[in-house]
Amino acid sequence: MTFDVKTYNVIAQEGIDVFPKDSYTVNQTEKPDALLIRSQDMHKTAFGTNVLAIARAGAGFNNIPLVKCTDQGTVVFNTPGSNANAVKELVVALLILAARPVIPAIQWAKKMGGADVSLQTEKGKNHFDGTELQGKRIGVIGLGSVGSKVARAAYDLGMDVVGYDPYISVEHAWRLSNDIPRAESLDDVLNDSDYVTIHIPYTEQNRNLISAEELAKMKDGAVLLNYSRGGIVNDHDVCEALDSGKLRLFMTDFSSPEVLNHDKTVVTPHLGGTTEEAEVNGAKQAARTLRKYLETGNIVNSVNFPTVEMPFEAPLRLTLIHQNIPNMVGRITTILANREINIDNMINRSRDKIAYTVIDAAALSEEQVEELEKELMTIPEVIRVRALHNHA
Ligand SMILES: NC(=O)c1ccc[n+]([C@@H]2O[C@H](COP(=O)([O-])OP(=O)(O)OC[C@H]3O[C@@H](n4cnc5c(N)ncnc54)[C@H](O)[C@@H]3O)[C@@H](O)[C@H]2O)c1
Ligand SMILES: O=C(O)[C@H](O)COP(=O)(O)O
Repeated sequence: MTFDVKTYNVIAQEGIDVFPKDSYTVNQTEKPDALLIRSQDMHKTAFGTNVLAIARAGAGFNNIPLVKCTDQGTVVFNTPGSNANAVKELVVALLILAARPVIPAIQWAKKMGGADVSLQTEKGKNHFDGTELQGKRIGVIGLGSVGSKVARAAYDLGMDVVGYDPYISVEHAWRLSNDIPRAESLDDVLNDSDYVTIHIPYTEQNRNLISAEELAKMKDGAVLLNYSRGGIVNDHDVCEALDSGKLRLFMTDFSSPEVLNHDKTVVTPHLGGTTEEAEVNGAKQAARTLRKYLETGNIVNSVNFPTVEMPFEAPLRLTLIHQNIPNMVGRITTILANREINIDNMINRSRDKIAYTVIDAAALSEEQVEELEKELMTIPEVIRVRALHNHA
C-alpha cells in the first residue's frame, strides 16, 4: 500500500524524511491521503474526503475546520510541546526587552563616531536606565506546554510568578513545579501583576478574553504579552489602554493594523515557533503521527478523535469511523459474524459525537475484504471504513 502526503507551509526536510520513499510520495498528487501543515488556513483551502488525516506541525489548530473534518472522518493531529521551548525563549527575550531599553540603546551606540566613542557612550548611557525582572510579579494565563515553561523560566529569573489555568490537564498539572502558585480566578492574575503573558488556545470561549473590562482590572503601567493567537486579546481595547497609560507596553506575535501603528507596541511576525529545532521537532512528530495512523490506524495526539492504541498483530485490521450511538458495535460485529469472520482483538472508543472501532482478524482475500468494506459502509451511521494489512 502506498500513501500520498501533501504539505503546506515550510515543513522541515527531517519531517519529510520520516516517510519511506518506497511506500510514500510527497506532493505528487492533488488527491492526497494526508496533509502535513503548519498555519495554512484550512478553512479557506479546499480538501475532500480523500484526506484521511491532517497533521498540524505545531500547537494551535484553530486554522483547521474541526467540525468538517470530524463529520467527513478526517482525523486531525497536532504536535503538543514541539515548539514550547522556542516560545518560552522568545518570551524571556521580550520580558528583558520590556524591562530594559536594550534595542534603543544599541541603536544609539551605533551612531557614535570618532576616537572617543567609549567616552561618549559612558556619558550617554544613563538615558537607557532599565528595571530588573527579579522581584516583579508575572501572571501566566494557561499552564500547558508553553505556559508551564514560561512560568518556570520566570521563576528562575527571580520573578514572583502566579499561574492561572482552570482547565489544566492532569499531565500538565503533574509537570508543573510546586514553586508556581495557581490563582483561583483570572482577576487574581490581572490585579497585581507587573507582567501578564497569555498561553492559551484560540477558541470561541477565549475570543476577546482580554478586553476593556479585564484591562481595567490590571495594575497601572503593566506590560501585556500575547504569544497565543490574535483575537484572544482585543487589540482595539489594548490600544486604548496604552493611550490612557493603563498599559505601559503590549508585546504580541500577531499583527493588526491598529497594533502595528501604535508606538507602545512590540510586534513580532508570528515568530514563537520559528526556530530550527522547533521546526524539526514539529515536522518529525507530525510525520510520525501520520504514519502511525495511516499504517496501523492507531490514533495519538488527535484533537478531534479519541486516542486508540492497539498493537497490530493480526494479518488484517479493519478501522471504522462512525457516529457515537448505541448498538454500532453490535451491528458491525453481526456483519462479521454472518461472514464467519473471527475477531482476534477489538477496541471501541468515542469522543463527543464520533466513535472509532478497530477490529483485528485473520487474513481474507482481496475480494472478501472489498465486499466486507462495502457491506460495512451500508450501515448509515458509518462514515469511513479502512482495511489495513499487516506487513510486519
Ligand atoms: N506564537 C507562536 O508561534 C505559538 C507557538 C506555540 C503555541 N502558540 C499558541 O499558544 C497556545 C498554547 O500552546 P501550548 O502548546 O501551551 O498548548 P497546550 O494545549 O499545551 O496548553 C494550553 C493551556 O491553556 C489552558 N487554557 C485554555 N483556556 C484557558 C483559559 N481561558 N484560561 C486559562 N487557561 C486556559 C488549557 O487548559 C491548557 O492547559 C496554542 O494553542 C497556540 O495558539 C503560539
Ligand atoms: O501554534 C503554533 O504552533 C504556532 O503558532 C506556530 O505556528 P507556525 O508553525 O505557523 O509557525
